[in-house]
Amino acid sequence: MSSGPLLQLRELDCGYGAQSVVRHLNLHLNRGEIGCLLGPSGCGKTTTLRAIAGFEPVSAGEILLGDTLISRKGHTLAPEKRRIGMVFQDYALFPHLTVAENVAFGIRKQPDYERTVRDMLELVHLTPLGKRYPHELSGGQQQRVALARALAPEPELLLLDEPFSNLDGDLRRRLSHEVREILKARGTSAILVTHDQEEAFAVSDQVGVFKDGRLEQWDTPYNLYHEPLTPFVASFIGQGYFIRGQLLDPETVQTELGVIRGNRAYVMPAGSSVDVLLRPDDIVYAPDSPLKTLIVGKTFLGASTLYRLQLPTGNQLEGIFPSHADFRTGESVGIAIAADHLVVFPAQGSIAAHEKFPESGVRRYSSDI
Ligand SMILES: Nc1ncnc2c1ncn2[C@@H]1O[C@H](COP(=O)(O)OP(=O)(O)OP(=O)(O)O)[C@@H](O)[C@H]1O
Repeated sequence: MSSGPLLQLRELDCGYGAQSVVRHLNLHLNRGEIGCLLGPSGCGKTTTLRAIAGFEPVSAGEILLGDTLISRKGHTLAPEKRRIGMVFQDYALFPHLTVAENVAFGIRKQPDYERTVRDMLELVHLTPLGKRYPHELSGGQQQRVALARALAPEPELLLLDEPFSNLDGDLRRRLSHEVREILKARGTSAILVTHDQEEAFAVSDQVGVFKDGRLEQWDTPYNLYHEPLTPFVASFIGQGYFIRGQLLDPETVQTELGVIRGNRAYVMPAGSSVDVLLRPDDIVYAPDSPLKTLIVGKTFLGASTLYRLQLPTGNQLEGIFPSHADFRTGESVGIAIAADHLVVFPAQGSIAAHEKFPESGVRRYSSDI
C-alpha cells in the first residue's frame, strides 16, 4: 500500500445555499489513517463529511481523493463515483433484506460476491446471523452490518457519521475499539465525525477540532491534549484549570504556585501576563512539598482519585492521584507541579488575548466560579 495523502481538503468553503458553514478548511489524511472531526454541535462536522461524500457542493477550494479532483466550485463528482463508503448514525439498513443481502447490496454484480459477503460477515463477527433481518438484531449488531456493507465494495475512504451515538456506554466503547481494529487490519482510511472526545481518541490517528466552521487544530490526540495551539482547543480537549501567571523568560512562568518551567519556548515579551493551563495530571501528590492545598472535593475513579484542591488564595485546581493515596475532604496535602508541557496563552483581558471560551472542560480562575 502506498503512503502519502489520500484525502486533501484545500481552502474549502461549503454550506447551504448562501449560508457559509465551513470556511478555509485545510486538512489531509494519509492512506491507512483514521481521522476524526470533533467539535461542539453545529460547528460544521457533518457538513464537511457530506461535502467529502459528494452530497453537498463546495463554494470555494477543492477536495482531492488520491490524484482525483472530486469537488471544486461548479464541479461535484457524483457520490457513487467517488469510491467512498458511508456508515450513518441510524445504520440505514434495508429492512426487507437479510443481513447477508444487505452486505451484498453494493457488490451483487461482482462474480465472487458471495465469497466477499462471507468474508465481511466473518470480519465483523456476524457469520451466524447472515439470514436474520435487521429488526432481529441489536443496535451494535446492526452497526456491524452497516460497516460490513460499507466495506464490501472496498472503498478507498470510509466516512462514519456519529456511528456509535445510538449505542450506550460500554457497547459504544467496545465497538469503537473493534471498528478501529477492523479498519487498521484492512488498511482502510476513514474519517469519523463525533462530538465525543473519548471516542475520537480511541478510534483516530488524527483529530481535527472545529469551532464555528473553522478547523482550529488537526493533530494527534497526544498533541491536542499536551500541545493545544489555541485556548479553545486547550479548553475543549480534556480537563483542567487556567491560572494567571507572568512570563519570566520564554520557558518560565511565575504563578501563585511558584515558578513553573516547561519545555516549550514562548515568544511573548518577559513580563507578559499569561494564562497557564494546568491539567489534573500536571498536579502530583508530593507529601514533603511546602506547597499545601486544601482538599475541597473528591471523585473516586478506581485506579485514581480526582481531587478538587483549594490554594491559599482561594483559587481551585484539580489533581489526579493514584487511589492508594487516599485523603478526606478538609485535609491538607502537599502538591508539586509536573507541567513539562507548559501551555500558556496571552492572558484573557490582556491586549494580546483575542479568544473567548464558549464552553469548556477547562475552567479559569476557579474562585470566580
Ligand atoms: N440542510 C441544511 N440546510 C441549512 N442549514 C443546515 C443544514 N444542515 C445543517 N445546517 C446548518 O449548518 C450548521 C452546521 O451543521 P452541521 O450538521 O454540519 O454541524 P455538526 O457539527 O455536525 O453538528 P452536530 O454535532 O449537532 O451534528 C448548523 O448551523 C446547521 O444549522
